[in-house]
Amino acid sequence: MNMATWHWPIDTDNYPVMRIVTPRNVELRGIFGMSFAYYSLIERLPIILTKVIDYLSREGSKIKSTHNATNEDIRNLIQYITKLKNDLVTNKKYDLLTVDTPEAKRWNQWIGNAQSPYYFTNLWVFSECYVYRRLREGCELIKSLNKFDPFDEQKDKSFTNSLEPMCMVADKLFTMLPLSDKDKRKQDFITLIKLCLWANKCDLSLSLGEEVNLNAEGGSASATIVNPLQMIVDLKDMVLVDESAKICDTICTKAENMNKAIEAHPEEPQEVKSEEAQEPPPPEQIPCPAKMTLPQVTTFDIICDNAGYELFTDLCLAHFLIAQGIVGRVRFHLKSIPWFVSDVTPRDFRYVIKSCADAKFNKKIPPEPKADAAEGEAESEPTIINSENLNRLGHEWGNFVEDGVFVIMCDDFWTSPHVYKDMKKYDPELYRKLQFAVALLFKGDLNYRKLLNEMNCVPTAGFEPSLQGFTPAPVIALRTVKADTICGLPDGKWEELNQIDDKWMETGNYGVIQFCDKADPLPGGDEFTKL
Ligand SMILES: O=P(O)(O)OC[C@@]1(O)O[C@H](CO)[C@@H](O)[C@@H]1O
Repeated sequence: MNMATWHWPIDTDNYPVMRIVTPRNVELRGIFGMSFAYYSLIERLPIILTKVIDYLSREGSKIKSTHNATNEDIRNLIQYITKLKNDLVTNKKYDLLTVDTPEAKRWNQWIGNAQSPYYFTNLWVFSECYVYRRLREGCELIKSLNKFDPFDEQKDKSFTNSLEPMCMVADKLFTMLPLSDKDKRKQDFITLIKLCLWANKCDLSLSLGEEVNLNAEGGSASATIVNPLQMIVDLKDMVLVDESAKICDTICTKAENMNKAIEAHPEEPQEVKSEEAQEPPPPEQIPCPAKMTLPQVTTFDIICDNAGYELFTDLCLAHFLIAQGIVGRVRFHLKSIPWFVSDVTPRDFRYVIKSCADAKFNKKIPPEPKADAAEGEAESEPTIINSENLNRLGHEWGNFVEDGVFVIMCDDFWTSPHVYKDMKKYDPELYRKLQFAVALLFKGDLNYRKLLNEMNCVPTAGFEPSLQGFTPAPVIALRTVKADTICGLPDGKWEELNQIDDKWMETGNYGVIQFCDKADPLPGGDEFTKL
């Protein structure tokens, strides 16, 4: 058996795999044995599935009582996931979904159209998304477990583990909310962008569900708590591309112009209700109907990634944008089903807001003893970290949701296997909705891979050309690097980093803040789109 080791064994006997890295300008697939795609499919995803099986066995009684399920229901789900895992590790052909919903039928079409519908030969992103979709189907097929989230416990725990840094950030945020002059506003905006970037280290899929906190190298937990604001300073050199200043300037100017245009056009058709939508739309489906040419309010969109601390920082940024009057509404695009372990679902969104409101945290940190303290010199005061401000934020965010200032959206496209250049083709309505945003903030590594079309770009390729025409509105990417694709690096940087550590792209220790300010014109909204 030919398994000689790279960083991991490469089994060329039993898998259609080559002992090479992903070639440049080629899509990521499990067939490249020296790529993170192969390693993820052969090692990481099976472990994630095994952990779900363990969770069902270990917490069966609790899950049964929460969901009113029977022993048989739990057994059936375990059986379903066990088969899925076996199919994955033996590189079987994808099964079609068997649930009878329009969304499942669409999946079956995509599976049917796939050139090579096998886990290792198809695009890595397709196979990964397919596994999470199948995991969901396992729950859908068992009536009592239809609402079961296999990752809820891990997500909730990771929130609780991050209480201390959240309290620190909440205290800081309250100094950023009062209206401020342009320079301070820009500095604060940049700080929040960087907080949001580094929060993307807290990803339970990379850590295989193990506890993560901010301090950890490569994602595992460690005992000392780092102040996230200090972390921004300490990790300055780990940001490989930093377009945060341009992002602030462009968004503030564009939003200001949009605000003026909206004020100047009170007669413009407001969000025209579609025929059937006489009732107020449910919060998850705020439409931008076909006839609408101007948004009702200037809107900023966040395409969220992970729940817990990462979502908390997204909410902080959103709150800042509202409080500074930059935009009047923030739309949060979430996943409608459990996804890549820690991605935010509507349940997680509500959980984080409520848990911020209810958190109880209090800690007194004694001052460091000064080595050179003069005799009789008064000791410095202890530092108090508590959850008072975090609680206030939780309450305010709850009100924002109720008042429609924060809007939850859950389009199925986000849990489809498609890359973003294909959004126009597969979900033109979502593309159109995104066009109404002043900018779109894409969080995290999976979004980044989909933005770059799951392509191993030339690392020096520009961000805008790498998007290959996906420009519904200006695109911001905040991503800690956890997969082997990247663009926009200065000449020689990729080679330099590879010399230092040839696994640097799999650790989440480096980050990028990238921006493309190009945007398609809104149909019929010329005046507005020239802004
Ligand atoms: O999107 P996120 O949470 O930043 O990262 C998702 C992730 O953990 O999943 C993929 C592998 O499964 C990698 O691309 C990446 O490491």
